[in-house]
Amino acid sequence: MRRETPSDRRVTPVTCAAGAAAVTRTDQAGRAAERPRAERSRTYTARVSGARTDRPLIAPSILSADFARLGEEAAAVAGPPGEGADWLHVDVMDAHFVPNLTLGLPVVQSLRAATDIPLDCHLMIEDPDRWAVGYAEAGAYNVTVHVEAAADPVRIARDIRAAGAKAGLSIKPGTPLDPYVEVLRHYDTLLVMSVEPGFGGQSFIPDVLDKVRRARHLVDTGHLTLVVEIDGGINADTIEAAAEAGVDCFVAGSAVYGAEDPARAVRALRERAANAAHRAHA
Ligand SMILES: O=C(CO)[C@H](O)[C@H](O)COP(=O)(O)O
Repeated sequence: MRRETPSDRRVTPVTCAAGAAAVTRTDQAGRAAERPRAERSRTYTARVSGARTDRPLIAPSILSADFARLGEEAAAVAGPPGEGADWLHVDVMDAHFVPNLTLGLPVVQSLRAATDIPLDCHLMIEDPDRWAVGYAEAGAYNVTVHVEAAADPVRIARDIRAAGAKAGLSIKPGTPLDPYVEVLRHYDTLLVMSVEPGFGGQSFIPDVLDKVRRARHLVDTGHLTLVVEIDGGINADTIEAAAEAGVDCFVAGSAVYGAEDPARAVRALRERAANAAHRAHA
């Protein structure tokens, strides 16, 4: 049976505007849980090397989680490395770049203190040139900005990496890939949006798989070194086509947090993706 998830409801969602109280909790929790970022993420990041990840990565999107219980929702998918989710996808929306408002730095800081799972922060915001480094400094493993919003994407990538995180570039469904191939040389991940960014629970747009195939080719032929990630409408019906096209990392919101057992949903999605990738590349 499918749980209704907050992102399904087209209303203004919970924001991070809890103000000073949230920041205070973050600071206390952050100090208590302080450990080097490299140590926290080592078991996860070791898998991402070379032209392909050594297995499909699954990144549940907390857009579909219960925002009142984010720590528990992270724990529900984390599991032991190798079994649980690989990354936790954190949807940062500003009600300007996209017509939705979600969370910001204080929530990322709190999540960083609450879980070891690498945080994959997807900034659906205007002026990422100003904000991206803050997410890296808050402990994100990967910080993704939209090419449609970035004034100087090469500089953003350099700054994110200098702050100790991986740098990701995202493209909306209608944005072509080829004009950004040179820019992508500066990035570690490419996030191909397979829905219009803004809400969970939308239908997968299959046309974007042409861009995935193109990116896969560029990586496999050594022109780029990237994790190819996809976001939007990924579920049991769509993940196989994405895996066959060459996706390494699959973001799934409602398919994970809408399931009765989110951890089992993660395992089932990974198994489908692995089988499809194996068939496609056998
Ligand atoms: O970035 C997003 C929307 O902009 C979400 O990550 C994405 O939509 C995940 O939700 P679902 O898997 O339900 O489509």
